[in-house]
Amino acid sequence: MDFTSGLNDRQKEAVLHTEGPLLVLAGAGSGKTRVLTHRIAHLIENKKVTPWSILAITFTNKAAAEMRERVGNLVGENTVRDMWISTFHAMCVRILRRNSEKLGYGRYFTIYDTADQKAVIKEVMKMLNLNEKNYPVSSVLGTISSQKNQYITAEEFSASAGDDYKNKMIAKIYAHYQKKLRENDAMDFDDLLLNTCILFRDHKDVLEFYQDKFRYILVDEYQDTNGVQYQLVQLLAKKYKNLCVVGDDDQSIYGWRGADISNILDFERDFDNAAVIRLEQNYRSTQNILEAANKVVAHNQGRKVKKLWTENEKGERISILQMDNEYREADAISEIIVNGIENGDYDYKDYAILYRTNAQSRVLEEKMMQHDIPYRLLGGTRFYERKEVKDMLAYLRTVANTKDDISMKRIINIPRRGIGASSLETITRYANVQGMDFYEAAKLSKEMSILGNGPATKVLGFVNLVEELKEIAREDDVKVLLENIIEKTSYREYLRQTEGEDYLERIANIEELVSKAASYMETSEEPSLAAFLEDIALVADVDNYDANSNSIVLMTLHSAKGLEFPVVFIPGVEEGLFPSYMSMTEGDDKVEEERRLCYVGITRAREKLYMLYAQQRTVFGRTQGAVCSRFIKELPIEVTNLEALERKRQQPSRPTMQPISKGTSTSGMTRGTSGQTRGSAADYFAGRLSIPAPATKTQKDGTMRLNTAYTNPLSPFNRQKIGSNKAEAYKPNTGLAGKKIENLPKVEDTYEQGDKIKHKMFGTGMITAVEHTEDDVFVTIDFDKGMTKKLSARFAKLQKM
Ligand SMILES: Nc1ncnc2c1ncn2[C@@H]1O[C@H](COP(=O)(O)OP(=O)(O)OP(=O)(O)O)[C@@H](O)[C@H]1O
Ligand SMILES: [Mg+2]
Repeated sequence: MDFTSGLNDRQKEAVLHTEGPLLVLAGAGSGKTRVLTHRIAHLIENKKVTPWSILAITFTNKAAAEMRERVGNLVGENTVRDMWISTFHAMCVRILRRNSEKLGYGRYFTIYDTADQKAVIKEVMKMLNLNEKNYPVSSVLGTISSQKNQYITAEEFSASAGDDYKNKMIAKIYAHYQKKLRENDAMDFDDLLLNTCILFRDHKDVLEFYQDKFRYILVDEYQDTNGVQYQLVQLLAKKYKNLCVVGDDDQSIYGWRGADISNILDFERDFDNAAVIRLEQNYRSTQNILEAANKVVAHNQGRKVKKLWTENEKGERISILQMDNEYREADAISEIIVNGIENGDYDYKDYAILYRTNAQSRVLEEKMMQHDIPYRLLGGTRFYERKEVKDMLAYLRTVANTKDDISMKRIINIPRRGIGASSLETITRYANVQGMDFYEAAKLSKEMSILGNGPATKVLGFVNLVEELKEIAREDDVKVLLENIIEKTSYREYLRQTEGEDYLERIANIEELVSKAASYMETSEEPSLAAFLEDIALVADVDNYDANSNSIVLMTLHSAKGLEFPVVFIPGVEEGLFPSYMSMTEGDDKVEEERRLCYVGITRAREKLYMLYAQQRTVFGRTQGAVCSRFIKELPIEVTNLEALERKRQQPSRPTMQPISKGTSTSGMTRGTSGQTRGSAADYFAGRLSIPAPATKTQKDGTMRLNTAYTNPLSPFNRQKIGSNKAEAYKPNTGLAGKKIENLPKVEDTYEQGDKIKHKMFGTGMITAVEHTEDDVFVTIDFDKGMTKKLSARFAKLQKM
């Protein structure tokens, strides 16, 4: 079979070059990931390589699932089953599960997430008498993590710290932290990689086994590998050297997490006979979008200059929209989406809003709800980080591994069993002195008179519960176990008593976890409690992304790597936000990383791109003036809407109608999108016009009109319509500008507590509270699906039943 049809010559070359080291270095959307997929198919079908000897590494589980599916389509599902297509972390867990005993860990070691890590650090600092003020927990964790990512142990870190007192102390915390993890039979995320490296270093037979197994290794997004990941690849590929890595140095965006851009730049040095293939044709984006991306990233120094061109249409211009504040910004986005849907141009799932920080999502979410736009939010408080879900997981982990005292201590008093902090400390001390686990000591608390009679009875009550649950775990599956935990602890009742009004939502979350366990039991080949917990531990936020559901998606720019969408919005393109204030104070290479992030963002868009900035934004509760980001100013003016606006400015008497050349489709080759630059957006912003860009909308006939729904009310074009030339104080929930102000939906119905209502997205429910404001009514509703929401009657389009 020919797996190269439909590929260009360079791509074909990359697919066919199967023996020896190969680097595919190419810009965004040039088909790197596609090459990997076809290469795997070619290896199996034409080179008769057994699927068992192929290892493909992706950046997220989501990307792994996608690759699995694509390869499956090419070579059949059965074949793909034996292949390792996974993230670094998932690969390491798989290796460690079989070999952890060689490192002194149990087979069922627990994987700690950030919250667990913090709990351990806090315990260690307490023990060392260190103050959180001087040693903030997250910064200590950050330092430890970055050492681990560079393959530096606690002892090495201590040795390298020299006279630096603070680092010496952090090295000490690091050492105790590792000791504690070991005692708990737990590893954090970085340990998964680090310990696999150590396993390979100290157990040559194990390394050789995997070297022989993985004769063909492929790595996507190689530019974002860190030191330890680099080591792993080097070690595994050392024997056969059939290693294909693909990446783009312009998309290296995880420097802050230890990724090292030089890994990709040094590939030719690491493997002296390495072949290098460059792909230059972009298949994803319009010419305008590609031109914008190329020009922005060209401002970075010391990069490998790449040519990237496309045969795609010129496409629409990039819209730069200036808004008053973040609420208006979110309104503008909503408005554009609603228009696109109403005109039948796009589906909800075609839209993505990509922002710099998770904190930006709240306002966006609020507005999407108001405008009835179905959305999915990735990141933020993740499902598995919610309190109630973590409680349930802590129970499961306790049952799976009674050495894990972080989990055990989390739930020993949830729901309240009257076990006090001093009892816990006494047991801990006894356990330390006797060199036993916390749980073993707890079991003995009465027998050995560790505690008084009363407290000991309470602790034994808990021990009995754990033993009972362990018995169930032996006999039954995870779902049954989970249901038993919820029943036996009366956890629902506990939530009802302690969680106030959103307890229904929390119950819905634990029920969601039960459903997750049920579907796990159905789909997993070898279901077990340990494997279930492992699955969950490895789920990163992007992994809940389901491209099939018809809703828009909100996520950070970082998590959008590798993905593509017809329409992309990037809000908050302001100095201090994007590039971040931190990067601006830390120097040029940090700003360059932000610029690469901007390049990643722009190149996610296939057809349309909107970049927005606000003149005012509230950050950490403080409202500040904001200015347009340098990244917008670096755009070539002719690919943006600014050029047309500039022309409009010169004819202020006819501001509303202006012909604009719609993207002329070019047939045949349009090599090099560089074209002739008439100037950059920076010229535009350089003071010639102090009030920039009211938003515009290109109509079907190619003319452009001001879309008053999301223009800047301060703009001279719009003052009359708004009826005021002063900046109005922002009022929540009246955030629609322009014409929409007059047409705000009315609150016709009077709502009362106890009314039954229906909502388009959330279904039916009952009103539990009503709150009147000047121009709206807010109703709190318990929906029959289990969640509780407070909605604006004006916007939520509630239907009384
Ligand atoms: N030869 C080709 N013909 C048609 N479409 C292609 C070709 N190669 C790639 N594509 C399409 O172009 C888009 C981008 O491809 P892909 O995601 O593999 O690029 P990439 O280089 O991995 O991008 P990124 O750098 O963003 O990860 C995809 O929709 C892919 O299907
Ligand atoms: Mg890719």
